[in-house]
Amino acid sequence: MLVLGIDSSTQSTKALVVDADSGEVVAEAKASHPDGTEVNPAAWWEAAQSAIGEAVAQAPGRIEAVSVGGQQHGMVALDERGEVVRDALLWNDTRSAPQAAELTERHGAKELASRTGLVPVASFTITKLAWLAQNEPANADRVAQVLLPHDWVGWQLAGRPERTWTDHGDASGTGYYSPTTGEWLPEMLAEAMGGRTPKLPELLAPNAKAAVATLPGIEGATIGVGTGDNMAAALGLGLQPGDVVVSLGTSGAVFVPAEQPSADETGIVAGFCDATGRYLPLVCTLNAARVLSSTAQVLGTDLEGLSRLALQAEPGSGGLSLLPYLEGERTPNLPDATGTLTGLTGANMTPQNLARAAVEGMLCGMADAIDALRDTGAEVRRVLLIGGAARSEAVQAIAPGLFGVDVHIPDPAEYVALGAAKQAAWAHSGADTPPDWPVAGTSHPVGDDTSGTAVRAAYAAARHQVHGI
Ligand SMILES: Nc1ncnc2c1ncn2[C@@H]1O[C@H](COP(=O)(O)OP(=O)(O)O)[C@@H](O)[C@H]1O
Ligand SMILES: O=C(CO)[C@@H](O)[C@H](O)COP(=O)(O)O
Repeated sequence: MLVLGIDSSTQSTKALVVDADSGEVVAEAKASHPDGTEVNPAAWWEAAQSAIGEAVAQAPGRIEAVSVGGQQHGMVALDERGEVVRDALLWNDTRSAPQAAELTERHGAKELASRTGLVPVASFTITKLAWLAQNEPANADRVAQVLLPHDWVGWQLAGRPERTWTDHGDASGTGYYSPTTGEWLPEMLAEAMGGRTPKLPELLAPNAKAAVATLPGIEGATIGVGTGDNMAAALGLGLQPGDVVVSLGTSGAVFVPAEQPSADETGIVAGFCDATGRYLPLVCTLNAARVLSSTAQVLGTDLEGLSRLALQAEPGSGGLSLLPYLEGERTPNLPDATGTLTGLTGANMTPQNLARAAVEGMLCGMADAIDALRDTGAEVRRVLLIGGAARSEAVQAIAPGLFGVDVHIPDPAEYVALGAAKQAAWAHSGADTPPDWPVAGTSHPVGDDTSGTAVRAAYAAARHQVHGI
C-alpha cells in the first residue's frame, strides 16, 4: 500500500510517496515557497500541487492515504466564504512582539504557562491575531475562522469541505488551547481579538480519518489529521525516551518526547503536544540554516565551501563569537535583535574563522536549548540531528563537542514528510499505534572532545556583553 506525506514548511513543500509496509520512500519531489514572513497561502497550495503531482507521477501504484505536516503557528485567517482575509503571518514574523508582551503583562507568565503551556512570544498565533485586531480592525472584523498552515493545506486537498479540522500537536502552538484538557480556550482567542469570536477547527485524534482527497491524482485517498512540522518529524523518527532532536531548518528546533504536559514559566520551553497523544516540549530559535547560507554568501562560497572552511579553523574560531540573531530572535526573546560578531582582530579575521564562527554560533543556541530541556527534567541520552543544515559535514563534526553528548545523524531524509506519511498510514490502518518504520543513521560519539566548553563560555560572555543576558 502506498501513502503520501507532505511537508509544507517555511522554505518549501516536500512530497514523499512511501510504501506503508516497509517505510521505504519510493518517490519524492519538492517545490519552493516565496521568501518573506508573510505569505499568501495560495503559494503553499501551488507548491503542494506541483510537488504532489511530480511525486505521484513516479509512484508505482495508487495512493491510499495522505497527511500534511506544516510549519507551526502561522495565522491563516478566513472570511465567511473561506477566502483568506490577508496574507498569512508566519511563525518567524516578529511584528506582534508588543502584543505578546501585553498578553504576558495582563495574565502573568505563570498563569499563561499553566493554562496554555506557553508564555507568548511573537511566533505564537494568538499574538498575531491580537496584532490584527489592533492594527487592521477591518480585516479582523471579516475573520470568520482561523486555521494553521497544515490545516489549510489539508482542507484544500479535501476540496474545501464544510468541515475544518486540526490536531492537538499544532493546536498546542496557538496560545488558545489547553494541553492539559486537550480543548480550545475560545475565551483566550476572543480576548486577543477584541471580543471577536471566530470559529476554530474541530480537534481530531492523532489517527483520525479527517476527510477524503479530491485532488486529481490522489482522489479518494484517506486524509489524516496532519500536524505541525516538528511533531511530524518526531513521529517520522520514532523517538525513544532520552532522544533529543535538534532540527536545523529555517528554525532551530530542539525537542524531546514526554509523557506529561510541561509549563515553563520562563517561556524558554514551549509545552507542545505531539502527534501520538503525548507531549513534545520544544525550544525554538528563529536563526538556524540561513545563518550558514548567509555566511557562505558573504564569503563568496557555497554551503560545501563554507563547511570546508569551517573545518580548517580551530575550535573557538580564533576568538570569534557570532551571535546569529539575523532575523531577530525568539529564544532568547530578543525580537528586535540583530547579529553580532565579537572578538575580531587583524590576526583572526580569516574566512576559515568566520565560517567556523557561523557554525559554532548556530550550534551554541541549540546547546543552550538542550540545557533548557534538561533543566525541565528531560533525560538527554543522545541528540538526533535533522533538517537541511544537518547535511553539513562541519555541523556534523562540530555538534558533539558543543552538545557534550553523542550525536546520531539519521540518514538524510525528509523526516517531516516521512512522519506525515506515517500518520497517513496510521489513519488508514485504524490501528492503535503508528507503524514502526526503520530509520538508519550514523553515530558521532562525543568521546573526550571537551573543546565545546570554552566555545560555549565565550559565546555566553558575548551574549551577556551585548544583550545583558
Ligand atoms: N549541506 C548543507 N549545509 C548547510 N545547509 C544546508 C545544506 N543543505 C541544505 N541546507 C539548508 O537547509 C535549509 C532548508 O532546510 P529545511 O529543513 O528543508 O528547512 P524548512 O523545513 O525550514 O523549509 C536551507 O536554508 C538550506 O540552505
Ligand atoms: O515555530 C516553530 C516551532 O515552534 C518552527 O519550528 C516552525 O514550525 C517552522 O519550522 P521550519 O520550517 O523551520 O521547519
